[in-house]
Amino acid sequence: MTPRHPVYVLDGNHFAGRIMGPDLHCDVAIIGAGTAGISAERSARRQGAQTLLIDPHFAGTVCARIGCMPSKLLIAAAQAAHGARTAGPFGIRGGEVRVDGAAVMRRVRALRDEFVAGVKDSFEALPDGTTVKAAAHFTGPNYMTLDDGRRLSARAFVLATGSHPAVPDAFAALGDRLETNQTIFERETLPESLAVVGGGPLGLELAQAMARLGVEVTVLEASDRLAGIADRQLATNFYDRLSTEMTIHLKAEVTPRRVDDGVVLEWAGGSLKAERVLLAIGRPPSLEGLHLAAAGLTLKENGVPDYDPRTLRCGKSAIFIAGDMTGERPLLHEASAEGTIAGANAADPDHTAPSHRLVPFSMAFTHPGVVSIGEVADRADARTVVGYADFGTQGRARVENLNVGGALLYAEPQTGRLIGALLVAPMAEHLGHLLAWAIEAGETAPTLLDRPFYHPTYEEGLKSALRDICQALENGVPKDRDDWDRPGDHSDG
Ligand SMILES: Cc1cc2nc3c(=O)[nH]c(=O)nc-3n(C[C@H](O)[C@H](O)[C@H](O)COP(=O)(O)OP(=O)(O)OC[C@H]3O[C@@H](n4cnc5c(N)ncnc54)[C@H](O)[C@@H]3O)c2cc1C
Ligand SMILES: NC(=O)c1ccc[n+]([C@@H]2O[C@H](COP(=O)([O-])OP(=O)(O)OC[C@H]3O[C@@H](n4cnc5c(N)ncnc54)[C@H](O)[C@@H]3O)[C@@H](O)[C@H]2O)c1
Repeated sequence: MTPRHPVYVLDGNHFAGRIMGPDLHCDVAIIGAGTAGISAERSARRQGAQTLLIDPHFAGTVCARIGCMPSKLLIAAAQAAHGARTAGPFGIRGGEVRVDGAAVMRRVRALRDEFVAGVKDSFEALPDGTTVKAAAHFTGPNYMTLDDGRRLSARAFVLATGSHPAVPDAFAALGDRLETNQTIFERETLPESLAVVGGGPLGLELAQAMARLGVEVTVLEASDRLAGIADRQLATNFYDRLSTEMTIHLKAEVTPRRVDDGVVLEWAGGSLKAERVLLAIGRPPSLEGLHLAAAGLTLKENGVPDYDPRTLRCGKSAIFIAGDMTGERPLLHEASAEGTIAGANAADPDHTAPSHRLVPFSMAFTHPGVVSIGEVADRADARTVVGYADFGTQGRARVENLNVGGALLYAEPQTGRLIGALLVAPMAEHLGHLLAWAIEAGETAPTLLDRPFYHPTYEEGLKSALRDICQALENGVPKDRDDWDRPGDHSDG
């Protein structure tokens, strides 16, 4: 007979498992088995909590399935095609580059499936009874009900339901002519033409990849710049470079219309027809169906519970929040960090401790890459000291024929301590890591200039920005540091 209440099995003094009754109870219930939820479960369990991880699908994380990984796989294929096509300046003459779209998509899905399988294996490896396949909604501050009718009570909850693509009705009406990140990686082959609506990281990464794979791509961005780049000159550099590979319209708010053989998009001053549309205008937090009001939480205007970013706790409740659901830092490393903090605090909600939050660090894996770290602004408006390194003329970038863009470093006027960096540059993902780590470590421009810089490297390019900052400080460039231009580097100095 199924017990009316959960029965706990004890092994000595330790909890060893449970026999499920119609209702469920645990110390920490984690709602959503994505990156943030998986981290939260692991973190709470590490603190000795008995956990339940609840998700209606357990399909694998957004990152592995329809996010970071398949998008980078598509970009990798595009890079291979681009490299073969652009070898001419090095004196390399290849034949015509032909892209086998079906083979490209097969590789994307094959490796994607391996990444997803890895996530699913991690669910299998959890202690018995930890995963519960269901959607959950609140019926009170300490209670949820599952869509299979079971009731769930917990001492604390971690909400980690992620985000989803924004799809206004006019775009939904395009039916199967509309692509989002949820559908595009399932395509058997590549379209002839693609209109990408939204010039943020998601839209641009996929737009450039598609263009390099031979798709005729047009990007339509509502604002006056791509990827929200805070500095106007870098935004223009980026726009100019990307415009050599695809058509881009800024300040274009489009109205879509389905026609027999595609989609027509119209905006003030223009129109176009494309085979398909990729919509990438943002990913709002997934809150639907959670009945957050029943949990007694104070909700912000966007419907997300008010929470403390250092504890991830919602008000004074025993409810914590993590990942894209917060609507604040929708990135993989933040989802993982937030899940860990939220899980640890949920394990002992009476003694929550504030955690250090990492410097904001985001990037777009375009070429050139775009990186934003910490406090950034247009160089004309910055209230900090600003140093600039030009990668349009930098030696190593010229060697590789990747010379474009630049790096802005922002520092405290008194000390030269770095507080921000903005890059539109080759190898931006690697330079960005160096700078993010330097900022986290509290490095100043003079101390960084005192580090070894190998020649000829991209890192060396940052020296001119560091010197700019030193020159604005009282003591100038340290007198025992060299100040010379490297061979082939017209910008350094
Ligand atoms: C195309 C694309 C490319 C990206 N590229 C990068 C990148 O290169 N680098 C980077 O850092 N970030 C990238 N991101 C962002 C990154 O993928 C997300 O920040 C991260 O995956 C968010 O993790 P999460 O745990 O918050 O959400 P998810 O992984 O989406 O997990 C949410 C889970 O909640 C479940 N759920 C929803 N509702 C309920 C409910 N009512 N009850 C129970 N469970 C529920 C869902 O089924 C899902 O499993 C990309 C995103 C996209 C879309
Ligand atoms: N490399 C990465 O880390 C990476 C890559 C892809 C996605 N992501 C994450 O996924 C999330 C979603 O990405 P995203 O690029 O969709 O969102 P986003 O909010 O970053 O960018 C959306 C863009 O669409 C524009 N826009 C909004 N409404 C529009 C409209 N009606 N018409 C035309 N343009 C419009 C916005 O001005 C903005 O430039 C991001 O928050 C990002 O953190 C990260």
